Amino acid sequence: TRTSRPQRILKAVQTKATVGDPQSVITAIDHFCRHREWAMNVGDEKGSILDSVVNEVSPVTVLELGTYCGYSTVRIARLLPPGACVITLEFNPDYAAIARQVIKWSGLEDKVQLVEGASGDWIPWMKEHFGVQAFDLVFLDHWKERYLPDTKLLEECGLIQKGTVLLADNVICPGTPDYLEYVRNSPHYNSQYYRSHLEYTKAEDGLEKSVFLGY
Ligand SMILES: O=C(NCCCCc1cc2ccncc2s1)c1cc(-c2ccc(F)cc2)cc(O)c1O
Ligand SMILES: [Mg+2]
Repeated sequence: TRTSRPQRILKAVQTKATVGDPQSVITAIDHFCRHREWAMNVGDEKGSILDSVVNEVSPVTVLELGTYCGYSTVRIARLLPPGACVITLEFNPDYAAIARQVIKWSGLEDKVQLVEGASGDWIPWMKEHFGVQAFDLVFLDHWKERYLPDTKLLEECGLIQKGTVLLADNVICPGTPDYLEYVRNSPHYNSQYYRSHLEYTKAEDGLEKSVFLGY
């Protein structure tokens, strides 16, 4: 049977990228998705904005919702200092299997905890299971209609504290209107929009960065 798109992305990494070199993994995926087959990675343009936010926050604990093939996981993990880590949740077991191999190829497996399951099921267990107090940075890139309920769940579970930064992908395309309305109108968040483009295209998209101000 035909290979899947994630399998073809992994093959591009294994043929074009150097083991242990995260930047070459990022470059290989971007080249494949720009010149061969579009795929829903955050991409190079929005990825540079993600990089600048990671560098600005210099987080110790990161939560990523939506791993896909691990592209943004590698982008985040390559910027983390020793001792810092990213917990990334992926619902689709086929995506998770590919992401594990992409993350391994990049040599960043010690900085990444990939968890298979649904965000709504796992968030309530994060403290107990991973010993997380609160997240310094949350990258939202999963089901767009889960951004708002999962943000409220993170608040309820005490996983968001003063200074926690939420960075949301796709707030224009496919769009997350209820989430945007919430973070932009809440007195508990300071929100700003980073205008960009949908990965590998000319369509408008962007990232919304929201800093929690405390209760
Ligand atoms: O759906 C997208 N991304 C989520 C995939 C859902 C996977 C999940 C992960 C997970 C983990 C934990 N709990 C539950 C879930 S559900 C997505 C879609 C587009 C797009 C844009 C224009 C198009 F024409 C067509 C697609 C672009 C993007 O950058 C995306 O991120
Ligand atoms: Mg996305």
